[in-house]
Amino acid sequence: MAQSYFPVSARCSTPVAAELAPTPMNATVMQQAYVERKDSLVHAIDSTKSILTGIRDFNKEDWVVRYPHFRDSSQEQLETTKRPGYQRRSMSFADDPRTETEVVFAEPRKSMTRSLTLASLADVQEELAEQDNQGAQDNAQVEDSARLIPSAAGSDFRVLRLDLKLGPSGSSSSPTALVSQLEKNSIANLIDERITSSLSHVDKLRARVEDTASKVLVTGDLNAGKSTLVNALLRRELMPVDQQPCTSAFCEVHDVAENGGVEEAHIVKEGAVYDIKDVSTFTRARVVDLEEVISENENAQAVIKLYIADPRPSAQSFLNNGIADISLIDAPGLNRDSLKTTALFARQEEIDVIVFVVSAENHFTLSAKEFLLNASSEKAYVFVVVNKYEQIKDKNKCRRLVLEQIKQLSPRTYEDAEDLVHFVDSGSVLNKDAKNPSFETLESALRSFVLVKRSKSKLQPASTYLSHLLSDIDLLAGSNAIVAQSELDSAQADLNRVRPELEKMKSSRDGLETTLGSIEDGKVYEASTRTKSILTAAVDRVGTGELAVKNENISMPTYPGLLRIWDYARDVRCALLASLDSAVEQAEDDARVITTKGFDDVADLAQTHLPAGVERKYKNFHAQAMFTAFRETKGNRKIYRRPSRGTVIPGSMYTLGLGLTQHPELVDTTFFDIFDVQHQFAVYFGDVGKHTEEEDDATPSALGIMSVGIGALTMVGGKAIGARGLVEGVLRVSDLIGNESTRKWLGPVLAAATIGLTAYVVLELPNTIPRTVGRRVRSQLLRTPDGYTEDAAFIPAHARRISGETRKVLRMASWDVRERFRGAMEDRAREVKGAEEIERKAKRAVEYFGEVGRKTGEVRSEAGLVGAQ
Ligand SMILES: Nc1nc2c(ncn2[C@@H]2O[C@H](COP(=O)(O)OP(=O)(O)OP(=O)(O)O)[C@@H](O)[C@H]2O)c(=O)[nH]1
Repeated sequence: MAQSYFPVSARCSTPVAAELAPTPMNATVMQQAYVERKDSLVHAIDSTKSILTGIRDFNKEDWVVRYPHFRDSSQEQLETTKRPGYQRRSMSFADDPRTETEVVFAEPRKSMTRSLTLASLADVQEELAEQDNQGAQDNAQVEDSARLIPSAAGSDFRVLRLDLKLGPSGSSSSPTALVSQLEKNSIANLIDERITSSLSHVDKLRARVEDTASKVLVTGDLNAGKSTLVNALLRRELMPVDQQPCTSAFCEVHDVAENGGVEEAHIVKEGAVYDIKDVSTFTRARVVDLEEVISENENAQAVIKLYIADPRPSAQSFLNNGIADISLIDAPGLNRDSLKTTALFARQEEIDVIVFVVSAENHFTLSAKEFLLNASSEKAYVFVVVNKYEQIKDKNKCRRLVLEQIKQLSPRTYEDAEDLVHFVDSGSVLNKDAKNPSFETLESALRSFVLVKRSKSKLQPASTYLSHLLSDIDLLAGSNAIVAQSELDSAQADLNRVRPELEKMKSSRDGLETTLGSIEDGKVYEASTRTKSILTAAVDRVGTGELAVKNENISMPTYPGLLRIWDYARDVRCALLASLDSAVEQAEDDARVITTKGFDDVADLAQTHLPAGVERKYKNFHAQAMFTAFRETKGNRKIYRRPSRGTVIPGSMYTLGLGLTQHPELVDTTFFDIFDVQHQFAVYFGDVGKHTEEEDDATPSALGIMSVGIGALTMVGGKAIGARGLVEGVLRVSDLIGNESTRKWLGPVLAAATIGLTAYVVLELPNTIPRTVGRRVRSQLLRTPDGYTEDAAFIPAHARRISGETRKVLRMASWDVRERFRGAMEDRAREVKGAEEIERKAKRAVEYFGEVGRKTGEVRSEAGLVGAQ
């Protein structure tokens, strides 16, 4: 037998038992129970609504709610879950179907949520649970039997299920396949929509639960005796009864109390929505004129509301039962015209009970069968009244045949036929003298059915829906709590990793700055000092007529003889200048080594200060690229070229960027390269005047002029002159001096001295020219060019240039490290900020979803929803 909705008192078939039908006492108890149940359900509905609204807001503002998908775990994993009432499933999320987590479900028991635990945690809990006493396990098993949702469906959504089909072509129903293209936010939007529609359904359920009215639709074949049955139930000749079909309207009979105690008929205007307070929606008529009204509306299938007084006590009265506002609806007999309308009417949510009247003489017509089949699928149970039973001779046969037909048309009704199928003679009920026990049984059963069914039809859909909804909320909250916890753990792990890195970087930032600065300054100073030292030594060597540095490509020219002495002086000058260029190159090479060391120091510093994962070295440092201006690429190789060998001296006369040997002013040989007369006099005759290096190149004095004369004797442009010319020259000089007598002796003496000196000087020339040239070159290089400061001279200018290049390289390397450091620090700061934000949100979500789980447990417990079906 199917689950019964009949109280024990109503499950009777004898007149004696019928007296146990709801008495005023148990009617009150029933009403009280109903009201309590209704109130707790309304409270549960309100609480669920608030939870659901909260989730929707949380989804919008705080946390993108994830939608889980569950599938069966592997057999091996299933075997590891031993406890009854627990299911092991694989959980993934719609936006990330590939990541699966093993979880264990615990079905909801009294005041419990449908908990969802990570399998790893559940295993630990399981071990602990095994240590629990046997009594607790027994209780759990008892409660398992009252499981709200069958295990098989326990891990699926019922109300909040998302339809994730991709469209007509994407016909696959595998969530993994379907949702892989969906993003977290679009799924969150779908969840939002689902929650919104669920909220509006909850509102409807609430209104229905709050509605105390209950409608009983009496329908059946034409002329089956429907109106007769309604009259019998009301104990009053209200509905017109005729042997020919007469009811064409839907007559709803209500208790007179609903119309302020006035018996009245309200004919609902066509197309209007009836409102008892709005007279424009209906036309009034007298109840005694009902027959007339019905025949006037014969073809219109009107709806007529009838407010009728039933003076019987509430224990007997159907309308005035003291429990609910029941209305009886006498529908037109089923024929082809009315079938659709009646079926539509029957489907309305407010129709709680269908009483189907069938004539014992005719059984079920085709229309009746069609209607009953449809109605059964909607309402499951139908109350069947087989009328005119007293007319049948072979009552057993009739009963058997009718029940067989009911079995086909409404199996649930057939299963409960004892309570739901009644064979009666409604026609004789109004005859006060005749006893009619079968009708009294019917009446008692119908009262119980309507009142109990009312509780079921009104409250159960709401409580079932609510149970499913709470279960889905548990599922959603449980799975999201797991995700939130995992995000929280990962955010905290990130913070534990990144925060110390950031703190370390903050505290070492100043140190890095200082050290970078001191590396730069130190190496620049070293390069400058080294350059000065190399070039000072080089210039000094050149000053003594030697090559500045040893270089296999540079050598002093050999003396070519007196006739080519001019060329010799020029070649010596070029060799010395080239050796100086070489010394400059040496200083540059040393600066390269110093810079490379500085670069490595900077790189080491980066290694110490930069966190893991940040690229350390500034590109590739090519030391050979220093002091070059041109660069070309051969294949993968970069080739650096000097603009010319040697010197770039900003702010001096050598600013052309050419080597010393390329400067005409330096290379040009002058007379004084060969005969540095002042110097010779200083050496051979003592200090003739105050001789300074600066004067080496100064305008010749009178003595100098004499020297010019002497020099002119020996050479000009490499051409030797004859002895006669020499003597003439001496005489010409002597003409300038003194008187006749003096001339007499001075002439020969001067001539002899000049010849001797000239011979000496000429013989010494191969040795003196390099010294003279070197000294003059040295003097030129040490001199500060006119209009420039001291550091524009050869040595300080090179020191500045070379150390400047070192600074440039190291500054770029330092800048790069600083930038990387700054970038890495910003990244870490951003990472910390992001992780803190995730941590904050995840923490809030863990708390929130935990709270949701707690609240659903409370709602379930308070509304007694466990075990609701
Ligand atoms: N003998 C007998 N006649 C009945 C019984 N019930 C109804 N009748 C008669 O059957 C005829 C039709 O009854 P109604 O109550 O008008 O039937 P209905 O189903 O309302 O008819 P429509 O609304 O026109 O479809 C009337 O003549 C009734 O007197 C019954 O139990 N026994």
